[in-house]
Amino acid sequence: MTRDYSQFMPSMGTHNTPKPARSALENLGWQAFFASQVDVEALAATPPVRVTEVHKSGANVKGDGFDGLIPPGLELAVGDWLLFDEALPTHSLLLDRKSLFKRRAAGHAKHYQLIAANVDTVFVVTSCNQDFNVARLERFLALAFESEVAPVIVLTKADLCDDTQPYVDQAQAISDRVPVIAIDAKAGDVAGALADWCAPGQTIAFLGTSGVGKSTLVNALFGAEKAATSGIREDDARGRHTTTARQMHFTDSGLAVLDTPGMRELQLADAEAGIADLFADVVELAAQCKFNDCAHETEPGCAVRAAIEAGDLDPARLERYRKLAAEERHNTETLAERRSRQKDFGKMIKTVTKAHKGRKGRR
Ligand SMILES: Nc1nc2c(ncn2[C@@H]2O[C@H](COP(=O)(O)OP(=O)(O)OP(=O)(O)O)[C@@H](O)[C@H]2O)c(=O)[nH]1
Ligand SMILES: [Zn+2]
Repeated sequence: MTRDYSQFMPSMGTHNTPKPARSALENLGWQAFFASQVDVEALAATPPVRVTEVHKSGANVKGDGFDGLIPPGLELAVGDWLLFDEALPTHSLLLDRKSLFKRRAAGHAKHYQLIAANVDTVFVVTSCNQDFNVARLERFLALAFESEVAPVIVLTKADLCDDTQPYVDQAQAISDRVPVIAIDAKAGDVAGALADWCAPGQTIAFLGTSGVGKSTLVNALFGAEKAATSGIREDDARGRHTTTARQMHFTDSGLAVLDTPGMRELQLADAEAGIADLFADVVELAAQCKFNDCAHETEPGCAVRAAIEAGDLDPARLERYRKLAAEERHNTETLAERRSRQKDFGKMIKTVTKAHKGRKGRR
């Protein structure tokens, strides 16, 4: 019998093998998705850096033992990964994004304001009280799906509610792709409850209306790192706390937490795909309707109405889907209309100018 001595040698034993230390890059959120875009030579010549802050005078980036600034010129979002060109920082190469929260810049045809990139999970937060609203949750979830970020619903203030189950049930019924968690954000084990999505190297963000407990959750995740979190918010002159810049903060364990004011101003436009993802069941049914343009009202061969009659689809869900899709169309079209109005105005100016020049020429 050959005796295996390895168990007596901690460094060789299979049980006691210490996990390889996480690299500085991994602690900044570097993942296989980004690594697969870079070859070894590029990695050595232009080290990867992550955009941790975006402001008017440029972007702060962090890499392995590196903290730098990129002057304005590149269109960057907090969370972006770049291959940093030390000689010409604005020539740094942007790596493909895993996900992107963006919103249309007002009045611009195809110009987007980039809010946050490469977020892995977004916690859609609401509380177990009058703030709870399925339609509002669906709005945030559609935005998450559109941005290709995995959403998780967090129901806070569980401690102020006699029975959280009805809230959990309603939230759970929205989509089987979205986990639901009820918690006391103030005194509960927040890190434990959110652990599945908060492993080192992950990037998270929060969505939700004011007062539902987003900062409370963030503070709980930072735990003992109180000093670090106090930098997240600053009191303005009136004593209200306000979020300062578009920033990303890291816990000691290597969890990246996004704190960007833009997350509050996300609007539901250009989110058709996100809505279709969220309401995949309704979309699938609609595809089975006899008529392509079925309004699911009185048409014969309507699979949607049939599902409602069979008790397989909640008519309230169909109604919310319609409203959300209409809101999205409205927002998207309104901007498109504004665009064509601007074009018409531009054309008018050109015509007037031409006519004017023509007149001058004739003189
Ligand atoms: N009892 C209880 N109070 C909570 C809970 N979550 C948040 N609160 C309280 O609710 C209030 C608002 O919480 P915040 O964390 O500031 O909410 P927010 O979503 O960050 O709000 P904005 O900064 O306005 O977006 C604070 O007084 C919190 O202490 C909870 O689970 N239980
Ligand atoms: Zn139909």
